[in-house]
Amino acid sequence: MSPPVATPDDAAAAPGTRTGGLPAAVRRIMLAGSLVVRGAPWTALPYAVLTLAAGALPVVIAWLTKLVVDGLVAGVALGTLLTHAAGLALAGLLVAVTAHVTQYLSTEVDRAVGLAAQERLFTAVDRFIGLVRFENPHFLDRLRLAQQPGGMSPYPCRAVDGVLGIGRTGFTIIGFLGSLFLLSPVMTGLVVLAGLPTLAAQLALSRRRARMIWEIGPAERREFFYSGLLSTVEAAKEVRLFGIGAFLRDRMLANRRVADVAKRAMDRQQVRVQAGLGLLAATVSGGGLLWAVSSAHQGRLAVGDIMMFAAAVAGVQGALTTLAGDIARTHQALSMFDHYVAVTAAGPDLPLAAAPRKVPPLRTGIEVRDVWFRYSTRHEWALRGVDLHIPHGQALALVGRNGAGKSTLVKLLCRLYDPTRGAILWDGVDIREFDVAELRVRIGAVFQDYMEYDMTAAENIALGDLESLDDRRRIRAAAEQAGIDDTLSGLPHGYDTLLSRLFFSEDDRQNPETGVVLSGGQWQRLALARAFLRDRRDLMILDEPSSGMDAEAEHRIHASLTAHRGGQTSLLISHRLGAVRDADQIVVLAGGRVVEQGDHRTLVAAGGDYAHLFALQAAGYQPETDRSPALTEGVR
Ligand SMILES: Nc1ncnc2c1ncn2[C@@H]1O[C@H](COP(=O)(O)OP(=O)(O)OP(=O)(O)O)[C@@H](O)[C@H]1O
Repeated sequence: MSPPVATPDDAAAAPGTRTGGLPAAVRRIMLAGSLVVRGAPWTALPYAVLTLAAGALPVVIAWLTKLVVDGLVAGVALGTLLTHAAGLALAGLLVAVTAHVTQYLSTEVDRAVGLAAQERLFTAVDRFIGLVRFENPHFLDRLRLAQQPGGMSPYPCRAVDGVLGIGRTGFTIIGFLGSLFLLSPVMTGLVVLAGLPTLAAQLALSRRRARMIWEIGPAERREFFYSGLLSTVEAAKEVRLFGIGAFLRDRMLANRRVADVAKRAMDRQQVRVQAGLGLLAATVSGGGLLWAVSSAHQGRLAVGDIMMFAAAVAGVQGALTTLAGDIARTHQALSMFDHYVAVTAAGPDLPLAAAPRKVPPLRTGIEVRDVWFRYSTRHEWALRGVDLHIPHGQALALVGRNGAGKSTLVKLLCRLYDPTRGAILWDGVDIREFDVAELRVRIGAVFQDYMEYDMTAAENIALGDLESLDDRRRIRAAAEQAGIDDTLSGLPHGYDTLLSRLFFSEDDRQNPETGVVLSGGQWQRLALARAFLRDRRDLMILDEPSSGMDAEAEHRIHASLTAHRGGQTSLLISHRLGAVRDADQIVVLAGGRVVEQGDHRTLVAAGGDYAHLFALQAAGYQPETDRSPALTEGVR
């Protein structure tokens, strides 16, 4: 029916473990090149041309210097001397100018490509329809590495830069080697031989560094997690109350140390290798110089030849080191680019129907048929053969103890996961056959862990249906239904008031009336308003919609829900059983199974789990003397 679904670990191979060799590297370079050209069509080409041309300049300068020196020694005409000197000055000017222009062009290319690369990356992330990938630590590591670190050149640019660097340095090497060959073929061979270990060693180092960066990923993720706890307002209360700041800081630093140890070992190995390579280069160039001076003394070389020789040996050695660095940089950039490619090219996380069916308005109801689900093979079953029918136009309530599987079932209904076994049918059609975006348009939901957006009050509601972003009437109607209209109208800038103080401009900083923080219950009503905005919804899911509200607000919300239900299909989850007693059907889940089902009266009469929990809660609202001893025992 559809392309194979990627497993959660599909994108988790460590860099350096990939096979494919040179052809794969060439393919990735082509991909990086095409991203760069598409991202910065007007600047990429001049940048590439200037970068490559800059490689020939050191050779031109060395030749012109030799010509000037030889001319002086041989006493050639002043006009010729001045022509060579002018050429030398011009070459010097070009070196200075191209350096600045390429620097500017490089930054321009980085900016344009960085923007395009981020857009591509997050468009790809948005294509994952489920939650599986976001719960996979390997994938999260990849995503973190695939993002452009602030202020750094984007990975496609770094890969292309590396290749251009190789080209530029290649020009320099060929020019100098050619010049050196004219003076001493033996010395040319020696310089090349001395350069090869440098190349090999730098490549090995770069491969190790890429692997090390991957291996310290989990430690860096944990460090980031602990630093987040120490610096976010959400955690600040508990951190202070429980006095766990130092504990969390120690854990953060311990993870930093783990990463530092790996980095230090890598740096030390690099220093050792590079010192050895430096010694080799110095020996070759020192020996060569002795040979050149003694040859000049015997009249076999001119003075200009010695200068050319010294420039060529130093130039080739320097360029070989640069080349090794360029190759290493390219290799490293390609390893990092792998993460980017893995995320942007990752297959669907849930199977997509090859020819998705239209989602019709709900007519008969939703059936959960023998649904089994576990979050992964390493987890226990969260749902164990759940059978449920939510008839069209009815309100079904789902109750049960913590961990019974209620929220899991909600996530399956929204197709954030697929059942491991069994199916969910919408008017008899498996929801996997629908276009998921279309299905979700037909569902309104308030999750237990709803979001609080640092945006204006109107935007916070309009996110429920972006078409209403400029439709204040609809936004207010949804807010009224959620009982939050008065509060929002009374804010300093009404519905245009920014919620939370996290995003404020300099002007706002001076104005204490902007950037309002709402209470928990008010945020929850805002989340409800967001769900109410979806007026095309056929199924309304409310997972603990009133848990943070005061008693009066909760009563009003449920009265409003009942009044607006008007034949709408809804699924309500609540631990406050008083809130669900009016539901047409109440389903009790326990251990991932349906254990009881019926309306309130039937379930109370049955005297099972529901009746027990209901009696416990009811006892809490009765005077001390009215409580039955059995119940108060149970409460204790
Ligand atoms: N993302 C997840 N990954 C792995 N296991 C999970 C995940 N979410 C929930 N679980 C597990 O699935 C089981 C059911 O959890 P679920 O959240 O559906 O329960 P619930 O009935 O909604 O509980 P509560 O009343 O506390 O909200 C629990 O054992 C829980 O630990």
